Amino acid sequence: MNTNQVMGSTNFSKAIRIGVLGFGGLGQAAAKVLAPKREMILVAAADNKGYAYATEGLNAQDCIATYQSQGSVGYLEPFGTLSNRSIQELLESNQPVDGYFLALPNLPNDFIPTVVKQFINSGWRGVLVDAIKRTSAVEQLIALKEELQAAGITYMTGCGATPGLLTAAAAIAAQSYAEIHRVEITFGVGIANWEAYRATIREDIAHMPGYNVETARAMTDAEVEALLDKTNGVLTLENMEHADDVMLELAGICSRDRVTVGGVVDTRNPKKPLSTNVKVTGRTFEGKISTHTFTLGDETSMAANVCGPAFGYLKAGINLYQRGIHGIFTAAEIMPQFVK
Ligand SMILES: NC(=O)c1ccc[n+]([C@@H]2O[C@H](COP(=O)([O-])OP(=O)(O)OC[C@H]3O[C@@H](n4cnc5c(N)ncnc54)[C@H](O)[C@@H]3O)[C@@H](O)[C@H]2O)c1
Repeated sequence: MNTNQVMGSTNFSKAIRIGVLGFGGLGQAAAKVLAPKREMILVAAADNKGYAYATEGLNAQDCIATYQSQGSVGYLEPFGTLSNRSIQELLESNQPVDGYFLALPNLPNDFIPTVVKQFINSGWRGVLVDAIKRTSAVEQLIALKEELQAAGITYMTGCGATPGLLTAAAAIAAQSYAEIHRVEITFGVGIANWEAYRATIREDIAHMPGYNVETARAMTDAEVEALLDKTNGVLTLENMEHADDVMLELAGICSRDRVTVGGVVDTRNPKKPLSTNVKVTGRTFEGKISTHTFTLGDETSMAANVCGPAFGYLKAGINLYQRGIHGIFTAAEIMPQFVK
């Protein structure tokens, strides 16, 4: 694949080969998002019990059906392998993959940085993209910048919905202002049942008063259900530790204390409990104080708002990679590209 094929989005002679790590709610949605694309092809998928690889592409529906009926894509015939070190084995298999979407739980809070170190040590080169959420997790990844550069990996972090799409929207909205006073992100998520997005819900619980990443991770399914029973399935989250703050600070837009993130997650109704939006308030060069608001359509799901940007950023990352630019970039400093 040469640079022109990657940059001129119309004339790919070869699709970008994609691996999806983690095949839960977001991983399966990612496979469905990719299925109709021409510029990207799903060649690898991994979960905590196995992985599947097919050079010519995996069928998303087959992978999903296998995962849902047997608990792992490792059972997929004839492409699957069962393993409790699936990511490491996939890397050791040396199968060609151009970019990976890390749709993994970040439980504990250094899990994804640990996986990234496996990539660095493996000698694999290409593009990695995550939809990680916590400030402290993004900071751990940023600390790997030089190692990523030396390894020839282009890493795109915070590239889901928030952080991700909304952080990028805030970066664009900021352009009208001479000074940014406030960035307020409010998200509404509606899902039919919490089991479809176990890691997302556990990580959300970790933001509630009295909980942290470790206590939420240690909760049994019955304890999660008991908590959700008490709240009628609704989680209300305020002043979350969300990496939108460090990403906007690193992009030079405003200091992190001006960024707030909160939201409402309904785990028993796919209808969004409120419209997801980001409000960017600032002062223009004329001295006017104004607020831009970017609101997502209520019909777009969390999965659509995470997986679309993740692959758009992966495509932007491929562009950087092909130009020899490695290291780590955030959703606030690079804009995603549209994947056809
Ligand atoms: N940035 C955003 O806007 C945003 C929004 C939603 C979710 N997320 C993040 O996406 C991530 C995934 O969430 P989800 O709800 O889809 O998770 P999930 O619980 O539904 O699925 C997790 C998957 O990871 C696999 N897995 C776990 N440990 C593994 C290991 N060691 N090796 C290989 N696979 C492993 C599991 O088998 C499972 O398939 C979470 O970290 C969540 O915070 C981000």
